[in-house]
Amino acid sequence: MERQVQRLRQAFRSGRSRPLRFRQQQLEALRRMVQEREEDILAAIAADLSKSKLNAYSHEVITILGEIDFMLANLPELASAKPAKKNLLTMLDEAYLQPEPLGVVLIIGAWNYPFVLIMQPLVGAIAAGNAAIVKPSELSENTAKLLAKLLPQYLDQDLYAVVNGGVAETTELLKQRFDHILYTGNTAVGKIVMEAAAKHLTPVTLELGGKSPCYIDRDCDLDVACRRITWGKYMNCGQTCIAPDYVLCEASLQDQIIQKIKETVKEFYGENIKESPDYERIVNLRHFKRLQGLLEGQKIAFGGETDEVTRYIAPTVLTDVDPNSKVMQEEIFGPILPIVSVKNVDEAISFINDREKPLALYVFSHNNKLIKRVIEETSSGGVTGNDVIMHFTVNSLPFGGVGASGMGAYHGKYSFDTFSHQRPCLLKGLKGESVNKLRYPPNSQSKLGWAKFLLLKKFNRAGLLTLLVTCLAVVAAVFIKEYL
Ligand SMILES: NC(=O)c1ccc[n+]([C@@H]2O[C@H](COP(=O)([O-])OP(=O)(O)OC[C@H]3O[C@@H](n4cnc5c(N)ncnc54)[C@H](O)[C@@H]3O)[C@@H](O)[C@H]2O)c1
Ligand SMILES: CCCCCCCCCCCCCCCC=O
Repeated sequence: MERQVQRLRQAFRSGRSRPLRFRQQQLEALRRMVQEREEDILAAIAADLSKSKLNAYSHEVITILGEIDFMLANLPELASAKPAKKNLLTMLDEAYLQPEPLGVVLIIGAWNYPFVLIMQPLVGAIAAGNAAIVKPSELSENTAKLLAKLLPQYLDQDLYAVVNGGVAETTELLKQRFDHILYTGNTAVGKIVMEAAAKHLTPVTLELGGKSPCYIDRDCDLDVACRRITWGKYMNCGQTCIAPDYVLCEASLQDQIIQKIKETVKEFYGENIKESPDYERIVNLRHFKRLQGLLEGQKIAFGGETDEVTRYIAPTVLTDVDPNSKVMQEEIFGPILPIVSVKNVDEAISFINDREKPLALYVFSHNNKLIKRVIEETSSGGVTGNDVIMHFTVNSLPFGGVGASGMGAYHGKYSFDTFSHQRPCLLKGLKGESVNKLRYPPNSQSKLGWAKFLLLKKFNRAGLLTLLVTCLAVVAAVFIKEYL
């Protein structure tokens, strides 16, 4: 492991990953990989998550092609130096922010969207000019193996590497020194990653999970709300980090919501859900049993059927759920939707604020003011109003958590920034010592007066004009003294 990181570091130090043309070539190669090996990619995702190839494409491949296209279209602008505002002391100098790559970065992915969660950060890391090691989840082993086979065929092998394995391999990997780690997965392991990173003072982006609430207001089109919630909750069999975890609503809405979700489930997956190509399975037996445990003692409004052999759990809704029950204590990450009744929006807001900050928050209402109020009075990684999941798809919005749901963010420009250091640069000439004398010892009351004027003074319009004239006079004086 140590040698592998060393090899990447050497390649990074050679400077090869920095030129824009090189980054573009690597991103183009990545796009070629996705296009040429589409069938293999879809087959691997399908095998890992019992997913149809159509869904594998729309849940994962589309996102990556979009992300690569975005980076290729915007790379010159993203990587360019951005001029910075100057003060009166530096007005003749050049001040700018120069994005620079961080070095060798580590990307650890989770199993539930095994292609996206490795590839999307990798696109950002390459675009920003880094070397990268990716560590796919061992739980999605088909995608993990395929990535280990394909990436070296398309990317520069000295700069980009895949490490496969489980806890032992990841633990070993985390002993190495990286310049950034982006980890996606559960909160407990997030803490392990952060602790390991701290030993090297390595910054981290932690893409974690949590219980994302979904408040449905009385003033709402319930048909539309329930259709959208059904889509986002049961997609990938509920194994989506930003799936609506539970519904909060007034008790009087509960029966209608149950009925409408039930009808939508039938509309989406047919009479025999097990036969539907659009309904996935639970990733492994451990998670299957965990989810079965969450059903115990609950009032099942519909669904609840399970089959251990195929790890099938039906789309399920629970009613009158006690906020203290187990299903409300941990992220569900499966096709189980508890409905918890609250008296009104105030109680919904308190309910959300009494818990850890979630990764996503959803509010459904005709009343925009109510939506804005819920946003204003709560906190979450991201928000979608009157829909679910969709903020993930907007790559001009940063994607990430807050508090217990994570730190840092990525997607689009934010991926580029996550894997870059915005280096502040101030370039001065070697002339102008007459002004610089103001800051050299010995200090004096008059020098301090000038320093206050140049660095602290705020100007109104008239003041600005006076200042402009003064500045011109100073510049002229300096010019005459230094250059003539
Ligand atoms: N915020 C996001 O973008 C996002 C996306 C997907 C999943 N998630 C969250 O991830 C969780 C589900 O993922 P998971 O954790 O089950 O995935 P997982 O089991 O695939 O683990 C994630 C990664 O951590 C590694 N890992 C596991 N144990 C480790 C250890 N002891 N030390 C070091 N590394 C270790 C795994 O090898 C894997 O690469 C949910 O909470 C979900 O909400 C978040
Ligand atoms: C024709 C259908 C287009 C559908 C576009 C919607 C895509 C949603 C992708 C959702 C991916 C969510 C990944 C979340 C990562 C966390 O688990």
